[in-house]
Amino acid sequence: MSGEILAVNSGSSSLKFALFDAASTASPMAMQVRYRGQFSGLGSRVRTELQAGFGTELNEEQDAALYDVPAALDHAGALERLLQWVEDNPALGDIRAVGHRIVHGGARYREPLRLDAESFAALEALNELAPLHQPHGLAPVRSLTGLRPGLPQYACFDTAFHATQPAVAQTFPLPRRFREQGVIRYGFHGLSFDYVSRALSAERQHGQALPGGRVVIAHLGNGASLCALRDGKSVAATTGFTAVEGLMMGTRSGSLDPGLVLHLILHEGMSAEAVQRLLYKESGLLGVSGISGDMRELLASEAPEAAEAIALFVYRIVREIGSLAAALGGLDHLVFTAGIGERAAPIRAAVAQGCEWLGARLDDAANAANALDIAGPDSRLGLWVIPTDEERMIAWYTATELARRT
Ligand SMILES: Nc1ncnc2c1ncn2[C@@H]1O[C@H](COP(=O)(O)OP(=O)(O)O)[C@@H](O)[C@H]1O
Ligand SMILES: CC(=O)OP(=O)(O)O
Ligand SMILES: [Mg+2]
Repeated sequence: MSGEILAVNSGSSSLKFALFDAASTASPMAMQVRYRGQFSGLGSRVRTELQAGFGTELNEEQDAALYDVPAALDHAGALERLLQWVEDNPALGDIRAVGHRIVHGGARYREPLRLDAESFAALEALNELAPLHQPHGLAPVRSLTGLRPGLPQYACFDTAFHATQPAVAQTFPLPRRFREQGVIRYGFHGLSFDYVSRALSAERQHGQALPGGRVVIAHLGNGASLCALRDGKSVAATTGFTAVEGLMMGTRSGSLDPGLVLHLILHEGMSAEAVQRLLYKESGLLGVSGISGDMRELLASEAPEAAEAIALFVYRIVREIGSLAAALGGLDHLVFTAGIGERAAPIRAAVAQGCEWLGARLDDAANAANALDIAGPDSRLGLWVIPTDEERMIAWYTATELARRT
């Protein structure tokens, strides 16, 4: 199939995108990437970043034109700009279909899905379950539908990868009717875990890696979560019904005592909206440090509050790795991914130190270099840094669905 797949990864304040050759669908790893970039700071002060053009014939001026954007831009605006720019540059090829990362598929949607009015409305009804993500993921779908009604658009769900979890890992200890209504632990960052798990298995096939199929992947970005995998399939995750559960994140609290939430509402007089803002936007690294939710800034800071926030971030990760190792009955490999996991060597070092009881021994030089294999020769635990590629999974699922229908 000729043409390009545009993969759109809408985050809470960023839109990452990539163009892939629609013909190269043998496996996700075989998909040929043509262009990648990113808009960040959406909704406040937009920054843009060209990651790379791969074999495309654009000059600097053509590249720069994409990022000549107004300072205030939202997700839909960024996508409109992107679409216009692709169409202005024939060297990039024709877009055959657009694949979107949609964070929550709810009880109804797991598999990649061609979007239409009905499914769009059903997904919009889930906005409150992922208030930092779902509306931002859907806004570009709506604007594209208006601009290019004939262009096929697909949704790829963050929740899909976790469908393999056993019931015991998905169930809340609530009355049965809740489960029947779809109140379960869905789990998120699934496109990232899906990619990293495949990349790990490819590496282990041609390396001298330690054996064993019990893996924890630590996706540490603005949002952060852990996934426990057995033989490449998700068996448990730290995120739950929503992506506020689990680890401490950039601005999200992670797991709390539910009694505390009740206390805030019943005794502190906070409105539900104020609690939502507190838990999603004012907590985590930002709330504890009082400085920033951005790990780079905290690592660069000498304030004791920054160190305290980092220590709590690491402590929560180490405790949850212990919990997932228990669920797996042991641990063979620990993989770090996403912004912090891929680039923050001091955080990986602290987490690895907290996992010495599991046999972790870091190779300090490899860790400092963000190398792929960061386990020391005496490590009983495989330790890895694998850059995630959610866009690749979105493109592959989209191309596969498109090929099935044509
Ligand atoms: N070199 C680095 N050192 C430490 N942290 C980094 C580095 N580069 C990026 N990060 C952190 O990664 C996080 C963003 O990760 P990312 O995966 O891009 O998040 P998202 O996709 O959720 O927007 C931020 O906390 C940022 O500070
Ligand atoms: C679901 C989620 O937390 O996503 P992100 O890390 O992109 O914010
Ligand atoms: Mg992300």
